[in-house]
Amino acid sequence: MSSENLILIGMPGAGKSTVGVILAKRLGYHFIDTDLLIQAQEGCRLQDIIDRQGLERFRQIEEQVLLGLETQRTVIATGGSVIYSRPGIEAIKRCGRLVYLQVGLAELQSRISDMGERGLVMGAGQSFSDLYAERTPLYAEHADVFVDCTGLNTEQVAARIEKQVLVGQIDRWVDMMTEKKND
Ligand SMILES: Nc1ncnc2c1ncn2[C@@H]1O[C@H](COP(=O)(O)OP(=O)(O)OP(=O)(O)O)[C@@H](O)[C@H]1O
Ligand SMILES: O=C(O)C1=C[C@@H](O)[C@@H](O)[C@H](O)C1
Ligand SMILES: [Mg+2]
Repeated sequence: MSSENLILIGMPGAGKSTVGVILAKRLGYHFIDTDLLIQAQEGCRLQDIIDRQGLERFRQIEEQVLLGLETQRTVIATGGSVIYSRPGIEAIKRCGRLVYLQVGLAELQSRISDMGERGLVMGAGQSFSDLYAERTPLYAEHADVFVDCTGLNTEQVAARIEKQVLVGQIDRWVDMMTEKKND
């Protein structure tokens, strides 16, 4: 495994925080969760920031935290809303590989029981399935690695990420060597 960071992206409930820490242990990497960085910086829960200061301010704070990331050999669990910030996405792309945890809508809904307390960046009148439809193409646009998590437990998802990242690295190395040979 190289020294670059692995950044987990995907819908709320996809398992970025839960799987992230398991993956970090498997790889011997550090682990950070940008949601926890925001909470530590602001001294309150995400939902409190949204309730008191609004969605727009929450997004600004999240973007600023993404722009300030300086880590190596780290699994980074992001919030599901990072996808809305172009500068934020560019910043995390510079940090490492974006790993998209793909989970179907029904499975996500069954996992999320605390929708009103989770601090979701959701417009008034928007349903969770609207959010799913809006965001799915955005995650896919920016992902380097796509991980189908259907039917897998957290340990199995972590193992699948590790394998796919490794295969991706070998593929990139082979491409590089082939290009060199053809020069
Ligand atoms: N592969 C899995 N199988 C079953 N349950 C899972 C799986 N991954 C995560 N969960 C459960 O789903 C819930 C949400 O997981 P988690 O908080 O890690 O999601 P998240 O992607 O970090 O969401 P958010 O964007 O809101 O931070 C947790 O209760 C977790 O235990
Ligand atoms: O997907 C979302 O809209 C969010 C998910 C959380 O992890 C937090 O990042 C935040 O509360 C927004
Ligand atoms: Mg999380």
